[in-house]
Amino acid sequence: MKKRNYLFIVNPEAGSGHAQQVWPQLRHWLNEQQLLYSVHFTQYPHHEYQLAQELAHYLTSTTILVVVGGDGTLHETLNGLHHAGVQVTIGYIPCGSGNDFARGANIPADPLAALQKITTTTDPTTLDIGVFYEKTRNITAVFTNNLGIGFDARVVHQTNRAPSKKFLNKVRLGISSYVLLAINAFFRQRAFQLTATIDGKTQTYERAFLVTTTNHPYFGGGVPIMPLAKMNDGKLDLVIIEKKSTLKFIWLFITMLLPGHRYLSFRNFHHFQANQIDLSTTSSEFGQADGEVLNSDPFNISFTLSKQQFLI
Ligand SMILES: Nc1ncnc2c1ncn2[C@@H]1O[C@H](COP(=O)(O)OP(=O)(O)OP(=O)(O)O)[C@@H](O)[C@H]1O
Repeated sequence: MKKRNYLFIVNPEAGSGHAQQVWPQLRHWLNEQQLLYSVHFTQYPHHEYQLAQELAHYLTSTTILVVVGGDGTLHETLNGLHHAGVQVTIGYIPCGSGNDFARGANIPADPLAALQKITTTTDPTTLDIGVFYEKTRNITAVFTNNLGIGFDARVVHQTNRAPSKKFLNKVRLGISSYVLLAINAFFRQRAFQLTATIDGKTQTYERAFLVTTTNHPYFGGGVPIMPLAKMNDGKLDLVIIEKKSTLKFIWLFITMLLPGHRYLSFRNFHHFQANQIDLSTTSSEFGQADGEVLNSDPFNISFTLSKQQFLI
């Protein structure tokens, strides 16, 4: 194996400072192993997008770009590379609060174990990543986890805006603030009309509430929205949950948190696997991609798949 050159992008704020805390441990191990590396710390939100674009000029065949942060840091980095038009093998060390990508890709939750795996694995694994084109705003971007429209996206908007999030995370009460915000979002979100064209077949849902195009089973920090989704099957999974009554929706959501995946057979739960998905809404809805906020206009969005190599 040729000597690798590891380029690290570290978001010190990820996981409410977790990435900053673990970096010295990772650095110690890199030095001990005498590995060749350089490190770039993000300094402000979305800086990793810009860093990835700048670093794109310095990538060689022996470079591994290692992202240390949460799902948002990985999302922004991959989009920076995508928009720069470059391909590089990625390593990912989960240090966020949700870490759904790591869960979906079976990456160790322990940052040092994840680093050891990256540096000792010889052959990269090719995984699917989602690509979306939002026609109203003329945006093309990639996502590793999911793109949500409706309820889950409203929760993300409210969570990211909440001034208390960081403090509550620090005192380990983040989960309670999350639950309160989710309840608040639930009562504010209205059912909306969604038109979905799935591999050429069009259908309209009058009472869509949560619409997620996903690449792997998890969203929202470990909730198995689609346990059948696989990151290497060359397909995207689309989940549409309709809200026909408040009680039915709440019951479905509760069964999502319980073993057995009973919700998969509920009548207000729709699941599709496809290569090409088009979605449109007539109303302005909240959107999120990998936990990063999208504007809340009516959606007119197309999805396809791309591939990315990871050391996992
Ligand atoms: N130095 C920084 N200061 C503040 N925010 C930053 C900084 N660097 C990056 N960010 C932003 O922090 C946001 C959150 O990062 P990320 O999603 O990785 O962590 P998280 O929210 O703790 O984890 P997860 O998404 O897994 O729950 C991203 O939008 C990212 O652009």
